[in-house]
Amino acid sequence: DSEQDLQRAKQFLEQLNKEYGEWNNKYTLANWEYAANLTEENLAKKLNVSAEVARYFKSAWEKVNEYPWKDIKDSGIRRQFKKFSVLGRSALPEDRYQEYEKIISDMENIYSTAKICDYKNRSKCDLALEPELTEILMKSRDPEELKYIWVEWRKATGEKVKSLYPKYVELSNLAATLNNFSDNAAYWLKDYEADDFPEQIEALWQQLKPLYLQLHAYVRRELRKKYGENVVSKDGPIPAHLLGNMWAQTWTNIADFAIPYPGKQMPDVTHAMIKQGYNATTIFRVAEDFFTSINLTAMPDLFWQRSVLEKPKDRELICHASAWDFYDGKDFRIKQCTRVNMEDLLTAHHEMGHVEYYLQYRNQPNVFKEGANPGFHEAVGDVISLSASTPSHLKAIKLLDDDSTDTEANINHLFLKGLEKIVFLPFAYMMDKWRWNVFQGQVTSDNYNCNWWDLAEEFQGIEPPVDRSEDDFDPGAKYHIIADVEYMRYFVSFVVQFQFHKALCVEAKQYDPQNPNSKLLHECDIYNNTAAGNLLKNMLELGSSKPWQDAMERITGQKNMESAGLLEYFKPLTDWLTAENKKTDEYIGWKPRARQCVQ
Ligand SMILES: C=C(C[SeH])C(=O)N1CCC[C@H]1C(=O)O
Ligand SMILES: [Zn+2]
Repeated sequence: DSEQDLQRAKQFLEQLNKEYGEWNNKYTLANWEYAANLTEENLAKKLNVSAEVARYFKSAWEKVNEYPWKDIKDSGIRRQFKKFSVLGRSALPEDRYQEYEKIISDMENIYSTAKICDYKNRSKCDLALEPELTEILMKSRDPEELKYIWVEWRKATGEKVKSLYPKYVELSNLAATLNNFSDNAAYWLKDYEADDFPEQIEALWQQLKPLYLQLHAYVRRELRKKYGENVVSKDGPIPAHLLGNMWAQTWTNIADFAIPYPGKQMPDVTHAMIKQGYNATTIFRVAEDFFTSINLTAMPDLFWQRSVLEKPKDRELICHASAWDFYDGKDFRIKQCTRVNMEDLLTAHHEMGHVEYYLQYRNQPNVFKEGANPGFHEAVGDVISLSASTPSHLKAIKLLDDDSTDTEANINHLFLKGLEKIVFLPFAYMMDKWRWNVFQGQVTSDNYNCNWWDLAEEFQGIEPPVDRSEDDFDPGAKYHIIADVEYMRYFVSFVVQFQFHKALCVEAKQYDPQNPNSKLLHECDIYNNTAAGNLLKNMLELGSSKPWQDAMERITGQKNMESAGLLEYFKPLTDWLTAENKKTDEYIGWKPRARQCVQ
């Protein structure tokens, strides 16, 4: 590149980034107004702004395509142009784009405002997913009530969006082809910058599946003991409604009876949080305190002024937790219908991890204000939670009395973590296995639901509590499916977060893999350690300015996603479960389900 060429390119990008930031700010504000207050008026405003923004993006995109950027040698400059050369949904013709935005907004509205009637009192019909249904699934131990809630939620959501989904798929694929991708699956995969990414995920799953099978067998046994053999079989899939979560994606809410050593330490601090008068704000202040303790950045004042941290009583909104970057380097928010329980304490750390990433890369050019890949963005807060949820840390913040680290306490702690992290892997995988099938055309709308249940059985080893059919649309009962949010990011996050955790723990001298007397990896707590914080910061500040493999290398010293971190963290649990299942001669895995899905 001649010096003059470089200058010209830099000026071109300077202007483009400036405009890109301004339009993104406008678009995000309109999206926030609708998400935080689901009125027809706010939807109309959001659709108008998105049309205006799309017109700008399309004109900018034409200028980028005319610019001779492909032979620029400077890799950072070329990387910016490459990102700007992907137009996204705005590539759709204007009327198609409006239709697309409206379909997704309508599905989000149906999902977020869905109400069902109470099991015991059928005339009380104002139960929403958050908090009512989530809490019933957490607490109820009545299989009939759980079955009712499970079925009614799917009637009120999946069934209602079923007719919209094929058009969403068609327009998603059209937009992808207008961006020169074969389909929307390929469009989503571009963010992982690896031609063999699906193969990388499959290899990771094969390495992690044996541990999942052991945990699945043990939990099925505990459920059978609780509910009897007529409800939970010895060797079949687990009925999905008994696992404490609407989608069976984490099973932490049945730890109270499934925990290996009941009566021993059980690091679920919900009770203590309630007793100590925690509220949404104190929950987020506890999370913020951890980030600042390792030399990361406090939440700006605007965050506390503009975030919505509790469910408002006077309006409908999207309760599903989310973090927002308004692209002006100042305005960052979280919207979360926070309840006082451990799950929401961990979610608060998760969401604040997103804001921390926004804060660390806020000086990047706007086009690089993204995670190194989407999975990295999901991992930041969870890495902090791995330290924050250790018994020793929970004791330090006075939420736990017993922080003993004898074998039984360790197994209980690892078991609870396993119900959150190991259990989640097959769910995350099948979520986008199904959508890849759909976008690639292997699954069409006449067998959406039965393919979904084939995958749920194959990967999660669960089955529906009642027979399903193609009149149902169970994928539509999960937020990310109706909100057009890609999900493989969470599988990636649940693998790389343990690689990051291990690297930060070694940096903090909280863990030494070579020293048999060192703490175990799951006991590590990087609280107050600025060396660990600085190592994390070195990666976060990159944004997406470098390929994620370089970002990975900055923290772990190597470039690959590996299952080793997770397997090392859970090693004591793996050994314990394997021995326990052998002792009880538990059937590992599951035979085909009894419940049918009728075509
Ligand atoms: C908390 C968020 C917002 Se990015 C979320 O959607 N998560 C966090 C973990 C998995 C996934 C889910 O709830 O399905
Ligand atoms: Zn997230």
